[in-house]
Amino acid sequence: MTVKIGVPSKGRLMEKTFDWFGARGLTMRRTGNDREYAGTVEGMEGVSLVMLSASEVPRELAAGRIHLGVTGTDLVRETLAGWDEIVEEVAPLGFGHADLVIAVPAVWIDVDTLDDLDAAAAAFRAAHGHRLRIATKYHRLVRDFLQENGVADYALVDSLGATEGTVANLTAEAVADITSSGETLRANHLKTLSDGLVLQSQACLFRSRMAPPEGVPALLERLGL
Ligand SMILES: Nc1ncnc2c1ncn2[C@@H]1O[C@H](COP(=O)(O)OP(=O)(O)OP(=O)(O)O)[C@@H](O)[C@H]1O
Ligand SMILES: O=P(O)(O)OC[C@H]1O[C@H](OP(=O)(O)OP(=O)(O)O)[C@H](O)[C@@H]1O
Repeated sequence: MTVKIGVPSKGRLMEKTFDWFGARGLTMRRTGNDREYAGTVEGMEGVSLVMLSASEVPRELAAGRIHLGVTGTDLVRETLAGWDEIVEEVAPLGFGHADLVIAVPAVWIDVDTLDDLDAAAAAFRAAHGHRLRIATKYHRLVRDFLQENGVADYALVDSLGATEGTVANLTAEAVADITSSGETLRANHLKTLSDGLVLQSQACLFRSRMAPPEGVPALLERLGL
């Protein structure tokens, strides 16, 4: 039986994923021309590569269409309710580090904590007649985090990209997004709340609990896991 490994097909995680497997004796390569999302694995029989967008890996693991997959912990926890019953986090890979944070306009000098945000949200609603809007693509993680921390008077607005721009564009008052260097937040005149860290993410190797396990233990052993 073939063990299928889903790996990011491009972008920031692909090359580092290839390097990580390569260092453990499994050589992964894209095949075909630059734009073709196909790849091969050398170094072990019965292993095949499935090239996917990082954000599609959680769904493919959940469907059992891939046995193993590389993606960010943020994408697994956001996409899969009850994620740890669906997948097992086999190993953190040491790259793709990013923090999911809540950020507000830097000019809000009296808003530095979640408590301050809660107060600002109540005042905002009283003044404007609608809830303070937080733009994000991480709805599940942000909703759970704000609930745990007692912030209630807000509305999430969906943002699929360029989230930090929504405040200047007047489509949101605050954002919840991934940051690594902090450059994008700074450039958009936003600041992170001091207790606004929702999740620290990195790329991990996940195993599907929904796919038949044959072949997977031998491969994990081969990878030294
Ligand atoms: N600076 C960063 N910005 C965004 N994501 C980052 C950053 N650093 C690491 N990551 C992680 O990379 C993963 C997303 O990777 P990427 O953007 O390549 O995937 P994607 O959104 O599925 O891309 P696409 O759909 O364009 O293929 C997430 O797990 C995220 O946490
Ligand atoms: O802290 P920094 O190092 O500045 O990185 C963070 C930025 O990078 C990501 O955007 P990406 O390039 O994936 O584009 P996106 O807006 O489409 O998500 C993320 O959404 C932030 O906007």
